Amino acid sequence: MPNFVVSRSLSTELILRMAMPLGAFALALMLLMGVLAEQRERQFIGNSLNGIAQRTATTLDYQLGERVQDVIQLAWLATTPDYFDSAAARRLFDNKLMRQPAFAWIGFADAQGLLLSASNNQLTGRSVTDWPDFREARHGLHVADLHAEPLLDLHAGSAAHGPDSGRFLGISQGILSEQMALEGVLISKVRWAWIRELVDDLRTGHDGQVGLEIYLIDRHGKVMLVSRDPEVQGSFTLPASSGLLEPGSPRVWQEHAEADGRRYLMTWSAQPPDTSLIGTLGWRVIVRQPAEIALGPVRTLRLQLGVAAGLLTLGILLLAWIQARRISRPLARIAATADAIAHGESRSIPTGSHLEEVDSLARALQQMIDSLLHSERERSQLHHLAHRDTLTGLHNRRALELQMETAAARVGRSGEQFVVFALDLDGFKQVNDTLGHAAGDDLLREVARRLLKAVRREEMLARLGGDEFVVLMMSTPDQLVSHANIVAARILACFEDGIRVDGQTLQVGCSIGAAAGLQGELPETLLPRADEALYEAKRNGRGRLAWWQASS
Ligand SMILES: Nc1nc2c(ncn2[C@@H]2O[C@H](COP(=O)(O)OP(=O)(O)OP(=O)(O)O)[C@@H](O)[C@H]2O)c(=O)[nH]1
Repeated sequence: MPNFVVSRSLSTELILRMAMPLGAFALALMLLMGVLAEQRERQFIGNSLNGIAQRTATTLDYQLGERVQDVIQLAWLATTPDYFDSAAARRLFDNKLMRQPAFAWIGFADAQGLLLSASNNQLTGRSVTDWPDFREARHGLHVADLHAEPLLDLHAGSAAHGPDSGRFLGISQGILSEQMALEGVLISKVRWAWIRELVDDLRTGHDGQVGLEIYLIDRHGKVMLVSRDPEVQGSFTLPASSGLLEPGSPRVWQEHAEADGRRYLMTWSAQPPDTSLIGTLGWRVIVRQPAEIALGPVRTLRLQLGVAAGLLTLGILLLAWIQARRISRPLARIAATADAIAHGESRSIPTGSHLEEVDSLARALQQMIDSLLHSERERSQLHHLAHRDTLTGLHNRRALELQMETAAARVGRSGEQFVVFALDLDGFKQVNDTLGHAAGDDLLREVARRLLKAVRREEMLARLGGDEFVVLMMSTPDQLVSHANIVAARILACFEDGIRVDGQTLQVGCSIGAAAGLQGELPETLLPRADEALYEAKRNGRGRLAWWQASS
């Protein structure tokens, strides 16, 4: 049966040696690529969140700037000091409120702080000297940060009743005469709800940005406005030591854990320049998104890389297995063929593996087998020559001696006994003398053939030389003589009808001397006794069997 153990272990060895380092290298590479890709992906996500913060800040700055321009343009309309103390001014303010929903109220106060005219006639005739909008704007433009103004009973839509009700920004512009004397102050109140709408629009305008939250922070780090999905829960605290609001902070985003355990990706707008409006106000915009949502693409990337790494490893294993099989298979075939040859089959070691070393091995093995077979044939021929009689092909004297030794050992174990026949032809010399040596040889060969038929397979027939033959046989003590007599009778019968040589039938006989051994007697001691009995058979008339007698 072919033995594939070597090739199997070779396959495993090859797979281990090829796949392991390659697999480890590929995995390390994938890991490195994964880390780099993840870093880039995080950077991309953080930057895109930061873009939202930047856009929010820029938009707020732009929109507030526009409202400032509105107020300045209104102030420029005051061609005469009396202009704002007129129905025309009131219509102008009402009209502005209608066209620009950012404004909740617009009014004009004279240099003493008395409101001469106002949109919807609200608060007309009241003094606003205690309003910062009035006080701070006496020398030019003033923007008042978020503040409450309970005096204003507004009807600016539903937002006015919400959390932003009564909360405003103030934009006011002092109006000076040519002599730089204060003639009055144009005051406007911008609805905080309008700011919220702007921020909400910016937040919801980003497709796919689920869970986005935008925070507006004032110059003191206080949260002024929270824009997020009403269903979203979660606390918000400004990161204390992040340098979040520090000017020139190099970081624009970070992962941040809230006290409630929720993790967020948080980013903030760059510090606005003091020349900008929200820079003057010191506003900052913070945008955050739950980390599990924001970093979703990172998780997907990790999963994809994991699957890719798995597939790559499998691919490497498969390739290694194919290569290992390609190398080990021809070796297994060589081993199987060598095994078959060892069990006697006539086969050739297979070549053609396309692997130079394996084919060299196959050729070398074939040469070795050829050489061994050649030596074996020679040895066998030599053995044949040494143990066979060249004329008849029967065992020779040397083979008989060896057989006797082997038989002696066997008899010792089985309890059998020997009989040795010494055979000598009668009248052979005359054949030689009359017909020649070659005819004598022919006769000897024919005699040998007949004797072989007369003895059984387990009985050994040998030619000692000339016309002398020996038969060695074994049997149990009680059957020894009777068996020997039967064999002797068959031998003598071979000569009864004469032997045909050279077209002539020759009358040649055979005399047999037989010696039977006792228990433990070796056959070599029996051969001289058989010779003695042969002599007796010749003396008593030839063509017969004579048993050795102790007294003979
Ligand atoms: N043709 C041939 N003759 C051989 C060979 N070896 C021996 N002889 C001859 O065989 C003869 C044997 O002699 P014997 O046994 O005395 O002859 P025989 O006529 O059988 O005499 P008895 O045994 O007394 O009957 C001799 O003449 C040998 O020369 C051989 O290989 N071939």
